[in-house]
Amino acid sequence: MLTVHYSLLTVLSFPNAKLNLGLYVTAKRPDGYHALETVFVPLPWADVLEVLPAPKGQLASDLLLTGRPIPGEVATNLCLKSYQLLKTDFPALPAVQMQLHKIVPIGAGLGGGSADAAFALRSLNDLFGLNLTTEQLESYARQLGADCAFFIQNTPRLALEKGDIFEPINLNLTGTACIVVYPGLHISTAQAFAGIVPQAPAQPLRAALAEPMASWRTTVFNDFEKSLAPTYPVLAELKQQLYAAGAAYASLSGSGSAVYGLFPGLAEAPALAWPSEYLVWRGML
Ligand SMILES: C[C@@](CO)(OP(=O)(O)O)[C@H](O)COP(=O)(O)OP(=O)(O)OC[C@H]1O[C@@H](n2ccc(N)nc2=O)[C@H](O)[C@@H]1O
Ligand SMILES: Nc1ncnc2c1ncn2[C@@H]1O[C@H](COP(=O)(O)OP(=O)(O)O)[C@@H](O)[C@H]1O
Repeated sequence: MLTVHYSLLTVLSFPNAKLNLGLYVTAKRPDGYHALETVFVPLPWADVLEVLPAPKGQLASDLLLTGRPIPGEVATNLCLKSYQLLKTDFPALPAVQMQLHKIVPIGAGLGGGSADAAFALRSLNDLFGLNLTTEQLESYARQLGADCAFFIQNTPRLALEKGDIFEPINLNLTGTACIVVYPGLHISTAQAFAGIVPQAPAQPLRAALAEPMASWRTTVFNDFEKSLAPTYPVLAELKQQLYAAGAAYASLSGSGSAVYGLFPGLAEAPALAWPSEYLVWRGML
């Protein structure tokens, strides 16, 4: 009979970022949040997360952080918040040792923190055989951040309400060459919302995305672009540079400040020169 020593079990995962294809802030909700209409698409720019049971005798869960520095106390990190959330419903959950190697830029509109939280939930579910369903995992994820639930299924989806209610969408960008440029501006999501007057889009996002990508430039918008433009002119400049390099579509992701360009039909995205302080991802979706 095969026996595996408990403490040798570990779950290694690669929490990936996301892009927003179109982002409309359609209404202010009674709970203070905003209703959105957006499509989330997984972006293979990823962190590395390891979750394993804590060594014998260690009663409190711990998180070791390496890579890009994450602002805030370790205790407030979304990976540990995921653990605490499950612990309230599963008091017998053993303490864990986590290690997060942070690669995805923080506060970039790429959802990196939410991805870590969702992958931590999934890892804990696998490690301890909690048998939580996808719906249950999404419900936990919703409590950790508005876009966190997307990363449970992690497939392209139309997101509504707070960005946590999903509808399927027939959109396959797999194999599309892409560049993501983060100019190093940390834009607070809450602050970005403050500059927006909610309204419904001229054309529903689903209908606009059903047309060829060449048309998206004039039909698919991110509402944050207009409101952030006066303060951050670099965002429009980046978009312009991506179009000049041949992108079929370019946009701000989320509430910024990462800007991306899509180059369908190319075997690889063009290698462009960027200021050395920018963080750039270039690859295939
Ligand atoms: C708005 C989006 C669009 O993709 O921005 P990015 O984070 O990607 O830039 C996301 O859904 C954000 O998701 P997430 O970053 O998890 O949001 P949360 O931590 O829950 O909320 C941060 C703050 O943003 C505002 N907020 C967020 C989502 C929403 N639908 N309405 C809001 O008004 C609230 O002020 C909230 O306090
Ligand atoms: N594991 C984590 N990775 C990144 N940010 C985290 C993490 N845990 C908590 N945070 C906090 O979340 C905020 C940024 O979240 P992030 O998802 O990177 O940005 P955005 O919402 O713009 O996509 C920061 O204030 C950061 O301190």
